[in-house]
Amino acid sequence: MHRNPSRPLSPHLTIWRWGPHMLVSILHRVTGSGLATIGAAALVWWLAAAASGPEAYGTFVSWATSWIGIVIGVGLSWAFFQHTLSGIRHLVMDIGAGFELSTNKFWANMTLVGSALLTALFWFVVLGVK
Ligand code: HEM
Repeated sequence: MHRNPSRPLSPHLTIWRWGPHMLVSILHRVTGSGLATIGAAALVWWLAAAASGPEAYGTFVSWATSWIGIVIGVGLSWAFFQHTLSGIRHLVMDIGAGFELSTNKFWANMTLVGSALLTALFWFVVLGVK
């Protein structure tokens, strides 16, 4: 491909100093894709099992309550909260707010803290921990 050598090159990824905003940006894509694939598959399985009768639903429940089902469930719930919080951050930035470096890093970190807290709260409620 022809390249005009007088034009500046975009800095390579490794040039940028790593920060929470980069992690949250990557996580937004990863969690969005995870919800749209694994999350959608789990939802379809749940609905199909519920529509197919007690035996199929029992199979689903035994998988969902096994350790692997719980690990996937915790992962999906965390992905949902992380994606939602970073999605709200995206929408705020889309109106032109929150670009100042320290503000930007602060809210990136807050999405990570918030998603961990919301996931823990969600599972405390689901498991009925008192
Ligand atoms: C289970 C529900 C959801 C699924 C499956 C989902 C999935 C996705 C996917 C696949 C993307 C594209 C990611 C990429 O390629 O960069 C995306 C982007 C986005 N999502 Fe979600 N999402 C969900 C819920 C939400 C919620 C609740 C919000 C909250 C406000 C949100 C806000 C956004 C925004 C703002 C973008 C665009 C980000 C950008 O400008 O690059 N999403 N979502």
